[in-house]
Amino acid sequence: MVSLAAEAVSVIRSERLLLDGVSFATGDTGSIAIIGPNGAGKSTLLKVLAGLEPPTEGAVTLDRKSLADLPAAHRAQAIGYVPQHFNPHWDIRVRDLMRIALERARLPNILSALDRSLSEHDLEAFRDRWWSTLSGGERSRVLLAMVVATDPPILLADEPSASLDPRCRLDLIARIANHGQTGVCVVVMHDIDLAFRYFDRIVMMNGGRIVADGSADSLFEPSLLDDMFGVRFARSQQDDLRFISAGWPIEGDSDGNEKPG
Ligand SMILES: Nc1ncnc2c1ncn2[C@@H]1O[C@H](COP(=O)(O)OP(=O)(O)OP(=O)(O)O)[C@@H](O)[C@H]1O
Repeated sequence: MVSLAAEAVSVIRSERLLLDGVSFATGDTGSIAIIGPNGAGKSTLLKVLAGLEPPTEGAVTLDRKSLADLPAAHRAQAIGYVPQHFNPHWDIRVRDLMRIALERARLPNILSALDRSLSEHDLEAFRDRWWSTLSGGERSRVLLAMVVATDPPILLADEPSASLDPRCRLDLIARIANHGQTGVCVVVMHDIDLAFRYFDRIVMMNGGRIVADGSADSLFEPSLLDDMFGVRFARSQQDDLRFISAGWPIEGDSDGNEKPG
């Protein structure tokens, strides 16, 4: 079991403060959704946790060892990262893309791991397809299959369901959240409904900071979430299932007082 932590991390790029003293730690297991408005710093935090963006201040540790000092293969085995966008510079077949990812993590039995992952994700038909010929949703599914093929204890995913139809979105998010039973998953997402339905823990970000971090149950109530997005969410709960959907924008006057809808 491994755990990942950011300790007082700040990121400055082009004189802009993207992350402002963020501290965050996973446990050994658990599903974590990072939510927040556009530009809040969610993707930046995920890239910092993946070791792809060096922090300007603070540190990222994997099992209390500095991530920056770990060999690349060790990092690739421990942390799987599903990017928001992936554009290879030249066209490549799905099987070759997955093979490269598996080789990078230096896993044995690459071909059987590749076939097992394609089969588990119902993607056998895409094995020999060229990346350029896949739809947006198919690319998202292949990217996830590629990353989990290495069986990383920590799975980081940046808006993995953005281009998926409703059925594929449910399948993919449930599959990722399920990773939190045996390992850790940290997912940046705008699907607030799925975040509260499938994830144990919600991290809310705004303005480069974590403004709330707690169980999905504890953050389901209105004040913080509605104020952060400027949206009145409609909520209901059936047994242990939480349903939430964006209702209508909160219209305020120039002093920020809400007008009755
Ligand atoms: N290299 C950079 N230089 C300057 N500003 C940057 C750089 N990278 C990101 N930003 C800015 O930092 C802020 C945070 O970006 P980030 O992608 O982390 O936000 P996000 O919460 O993931 O947003 P979204 O929900 O829109 O994807 C944004 O305002 C973005 O424009």
